[in-house]
Amino acid sequence: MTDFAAPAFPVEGEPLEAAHTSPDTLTLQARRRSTVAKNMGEPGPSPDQLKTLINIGARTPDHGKLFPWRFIVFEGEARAKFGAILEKVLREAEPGGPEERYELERNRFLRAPVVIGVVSDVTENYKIPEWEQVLSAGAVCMNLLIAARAMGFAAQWLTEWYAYDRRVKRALGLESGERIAGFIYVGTATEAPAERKRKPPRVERWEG
Ligand SMILES: Cc1cc2nc3c(=O)[nH]c(=O)nc-3n(C[C@H](O)[C@H](O)[C@H](O)COP(=O)(O)O)c2cc1C
Repeated sequence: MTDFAAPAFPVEGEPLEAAHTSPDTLTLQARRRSTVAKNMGEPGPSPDQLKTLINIGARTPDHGKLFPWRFIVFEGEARAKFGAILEKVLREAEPGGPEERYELERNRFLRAPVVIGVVSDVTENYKIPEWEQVLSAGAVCMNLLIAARAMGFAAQWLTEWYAYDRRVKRALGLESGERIAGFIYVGTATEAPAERKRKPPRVERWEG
């Protein structure tokens, strides 16, 4: 998308509409699918688009105005640098190959032009339950998926093994109370997805 016009973000206190009728948004949500990272290529979001994506992610509801999340952007050469860390960690943890396995790690973040790490940053022992803070970080990820799609990009929410590896977390500068909520891969689909199996929603009516 070359003719990107960033939406107008409101300033604090600005009166806002309570609803925004957008059949297009409903269609987007009804038909949205993840595109697997291996089916992504260039282009990715421009600097303006990336800024808008993150600003939309940062407008996610959170209880207590804690903003219990932060973002780590991986693009360009930094993706390969991160891959080198993953490879090193894996070589140490599982020495002796096979080489293809290490190569996979080296190239992990090269699958998409941009990866946005969403870090859940929980304030422990505080009046806002930790559970709610974690949920908010998950909602940030979902907001990013939708916004990326609305900008014309394919996206996927992944954690994979490295979201949980303490050496990788240390290399990323995660502190105590911080966890990876997701790595949001964003790019252009090289292959369109098809609808997947879905179970009907489990719904009951509470009748007392
Ligand atoms: C928190 C979270 C972590 C995920 N991590 C992975 C992962 O590590 N590997 C994977 O193949 N899919 C992972 N997924 C699933 C995909 O992102 C995607 O949701 C799924 O493939 C189909 O989703 P769709 O309904 O958006 O198409 C994860 C999903 C969530 C919500």
